[in-house]
Amino acid sequence: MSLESIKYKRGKLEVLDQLLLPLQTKYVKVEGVEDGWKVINKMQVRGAPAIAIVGCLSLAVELLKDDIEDKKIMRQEIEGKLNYLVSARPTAVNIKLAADELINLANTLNADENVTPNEFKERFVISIENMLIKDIEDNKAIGKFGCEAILNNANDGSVRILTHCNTGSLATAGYGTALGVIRSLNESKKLEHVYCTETRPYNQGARLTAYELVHEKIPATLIVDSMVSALMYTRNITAVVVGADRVAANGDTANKIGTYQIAIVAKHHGVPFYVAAPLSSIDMSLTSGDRIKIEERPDREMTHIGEHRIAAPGISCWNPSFDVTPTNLITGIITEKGVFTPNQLKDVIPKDSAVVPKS
Ligand SMILES: CSC[C@@H](O)[C@@H](O)C(=O)COP(=O)(O)O
Repeated sequence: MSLESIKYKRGKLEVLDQLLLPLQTKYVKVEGVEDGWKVINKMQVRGAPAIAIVGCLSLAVELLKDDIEDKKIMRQEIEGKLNYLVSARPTAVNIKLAADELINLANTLNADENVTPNEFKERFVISIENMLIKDIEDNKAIGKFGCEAILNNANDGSVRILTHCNTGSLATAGYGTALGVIRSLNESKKLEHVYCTETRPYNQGARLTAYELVHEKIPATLIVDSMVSALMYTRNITAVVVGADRVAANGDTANKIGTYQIAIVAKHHGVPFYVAAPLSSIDMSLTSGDRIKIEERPDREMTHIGEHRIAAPGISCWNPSFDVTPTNLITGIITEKGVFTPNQLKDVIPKDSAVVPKS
């Protein structure tokens, strides 16, 4: 059975504390929006799709507890709380797009005189709950399209894939995006091997992706981030597949720090470089990646591993959590609607790309 990072039953939300993995498996209760903001900000839950889903579900939990009888007040509360949740981490766009759609929905339900306060709440909460199902469906489609694209371009029958950060069940509602593609390749028996980077400084690769790969019995090897060039030189890598936190309209892609340098190395070695992401990671309001806000995290994530200091006391640090891979280094963007070149995005992002399923 695949790992479950988000446990939700009407009004009850728990997230797997990813700070403790792989050594401890402990779920944290999320009782409302304040808890939702904290688990996202502290990175107990992380990964662009999971951040959006947990943030919105924390609002659903809170609404189900409230006994607000006035639709106008409910609408106001919803807007304020969603904007607050978006502020927990700035780079991933999924939560922002989900919040915008939910605010639109709240406006519509508020304006419709035939909708009672109870119906307002019920329809609003159901929309949020459906995000869990939609995310898994989208990820399975991403897995299938990515698997086909990689196999179509592979010269031999089996493939060797490099991935970065964690994009699996832990970063989504389930199955994963880039890791979903790897899962799908493995299911098709065409995956010879996957290599995952450690992903310093937060070690999502060593702690989380490695954990998922071992759990799923997928043939895998962990490498340190600085081994990527040597790996490409010696191991005949078929393709790189990574996730995304925000893709600009021209295809520039913000993803975990280190992604950009992997894309450069891939270009040098002629290895196709794919971004696997749902349409809800694509921000058509930004013409290029220059305007993507890059989160900077505390020095402690670099200077310490757990409680143990590894860096010289007194040294100053720079800790951007993401970088932007320019569009010209990207072979294809694997979405739930198919695989597109960056310059096809503007024709692809449809009116039906709802992050939040229609109520
Ligand atoms: C499907 S997850 C895609 C991205 O969110 C992932 O690659 C990533 O960069 C996660 O960063 P994180 O800082 O762990 O939230």
